[in-house]
Amino acid sequence: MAQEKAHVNVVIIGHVDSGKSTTTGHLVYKCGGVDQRKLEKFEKAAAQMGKSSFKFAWLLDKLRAERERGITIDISLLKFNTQKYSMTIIDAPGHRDFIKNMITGTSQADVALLVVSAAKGEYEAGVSRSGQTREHALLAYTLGVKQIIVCVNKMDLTEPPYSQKRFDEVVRGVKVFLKKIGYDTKAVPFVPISGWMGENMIAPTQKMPWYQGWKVRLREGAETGKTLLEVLDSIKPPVRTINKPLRLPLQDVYKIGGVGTVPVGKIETGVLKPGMTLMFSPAKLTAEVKSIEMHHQGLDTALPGHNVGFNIKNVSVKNLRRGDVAGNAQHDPPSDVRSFEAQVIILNHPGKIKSGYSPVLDCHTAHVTCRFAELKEKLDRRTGKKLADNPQLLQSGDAATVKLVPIKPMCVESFFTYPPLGRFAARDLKQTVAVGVIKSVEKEQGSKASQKTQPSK
Ligand SMILES: Nc1nc2c(ncn2[C@@H]2O[C@H](COP(=O)(O)OP(=O)(O)OP(=O)(O)O)[C@@H](O)[C@H]2O)c(=O)[nH]1
Repeated sequence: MAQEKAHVNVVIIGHVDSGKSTTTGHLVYKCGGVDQRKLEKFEKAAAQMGKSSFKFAWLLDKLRAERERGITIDISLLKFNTQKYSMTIIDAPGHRDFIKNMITGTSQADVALLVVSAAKGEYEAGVSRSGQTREHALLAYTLGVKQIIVCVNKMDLTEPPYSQKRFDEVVRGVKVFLKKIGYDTKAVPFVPISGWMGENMIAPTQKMPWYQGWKVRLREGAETGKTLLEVLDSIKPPVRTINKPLRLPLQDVYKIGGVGTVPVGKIETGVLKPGMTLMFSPAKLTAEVKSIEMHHQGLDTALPGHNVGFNIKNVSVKNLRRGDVAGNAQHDPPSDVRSFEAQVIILNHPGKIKSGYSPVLDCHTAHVTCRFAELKEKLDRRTGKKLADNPQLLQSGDAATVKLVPIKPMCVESFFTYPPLGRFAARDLKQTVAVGVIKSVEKEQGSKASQKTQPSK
């Protein structure tokens, strides 16, 4: 049997209308796991609705809707294969969803695919102050997605079509801001494509002969001359966190007749097996795993990235909830935290933030109000260098180190030890006011232990 391909999650980012759906629709269509019958059905329906000209974007919207309707967690519809990898697309329909998706739920992205339109006026709008290109790239970087590929799309709409001059101009502009954000632009591939015409996506382009020698001319920029598919195939394989202790944030907890309590969630690190004793935090409960299921099939071993349901003994569904974290009771079990220190970037806040400010944090599957207990340092947003101690105020655009205190028990980890449990979005006024990564945690257990050493009255 052929060896199973390594699995990679790709997040698609870019300004509105840059061609994200068209480009990814094309990849799924040509290299996807979607079966032929389903594709034919969609094509027929699209033609009947007079939307065949929007085929790829339309296809992706339909697939997304199908996925959202699904009751089991099944994202297989948004998959495609390169020679080496099986890729799942994490597609971000709206700006707000993007930030949330990046932080919670389905979102451990290994690679970001930034789609930039080269069409006249569109590139300029996308990278302007109000455009989303910079902010998406900054968020991807802040949240730990260090591999990025830039697609310069709509090359058929440049003047003249497929213009190298325009491509070079876009590449130079994008490089400047990717560098400022922190990306190593020498390692960032830039690929000219037309997602709509299918140019340079799967097969080498005839329309842009200059692209073959492009690397030599610009002296910088990796992996050029390759099609988008080849570039995706040549990414560095993601490091899987299989050797770390288990962390499984719960999405939901069900009570199933004849079976019992079934928590459901995605394994972020480590391995889950039947017979293991789990510790749940902050519930502070232990329980043995009886069986594990994924896509309605029993599993002997569940690995990072797997979305599983598992049956546990002797725990009532009332005692567990979304946001709790399961770990191995014998191997660095999870525990709730008394406080934690994080580096935050304030994105949108109309006024000034002082200590005491208490937004809701979305961290893995948990939503808990946390107090900015102490503003410790103001930082340079790009370099991370300290600018001042104990700032009085923070406002949009500022970066800072902050001590946060959850108002009810919560389990988080430092980004360094368990990345998916160490980043968050802070929400207030119905928008994302800040994003952050956790530098260190003060565990509840630790502080209890130290309390014991104090003299009691
Ligand atoms: N000519 C041309 N048009 C394109 C190309 N790629 C996308 N388009 C068109 O640009 C428009 C926007 O494309 P979408 O794929 O929906 O863009 P998107 O980035 O997914 O848009 P949002 O989901 O709204 O952010 C559609 O009308 C597409 O047909 C391209 O390579 N060439």
